[in-house]
Amino acid sequence: MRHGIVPIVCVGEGLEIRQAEEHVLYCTAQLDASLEGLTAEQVAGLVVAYEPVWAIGTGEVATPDDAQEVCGALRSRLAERFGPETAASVRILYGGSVKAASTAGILAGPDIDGALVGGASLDADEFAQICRIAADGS
Ligand SMILES: O=C(CO)COP(=O)(O)O
Repeated sequence: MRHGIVPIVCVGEGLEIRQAEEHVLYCTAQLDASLEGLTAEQVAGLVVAYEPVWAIGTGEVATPDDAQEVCGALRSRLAERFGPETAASVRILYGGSVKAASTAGILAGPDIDGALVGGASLDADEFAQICRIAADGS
């Protein structure tokens, strides 16, 4: 951070934790631990990504509701710790098997500012479509 690099703080639960319905607490605890020692000013410029481990590279994308549930909880936690203005300025992304077909639904979440795209970015047409959907919904 001292050198102006913007880190992407990735949090996300494994399948067993989701099945035990502990994913929200697990992810907010990961966020807490990651931001230890940072000031609100430093946090304001961060990018946080919710990347459930079970969705990365598996073809299994979180539902829009599941993605929003965790991203909303992450933003609320940021607000508790650093204040609402800081929380509002943090970009929160969802990552995990995002494709053009799932982009609009995921990005509809009020606390989801963007997508962290892995495999789909290797297909230029697919990636261009994701970008268009993110930019103007088309
Ligand atoms: O982890 C990711 C990007 O860092 C997501 O990858 P996929 O989109 O291939 O699941």
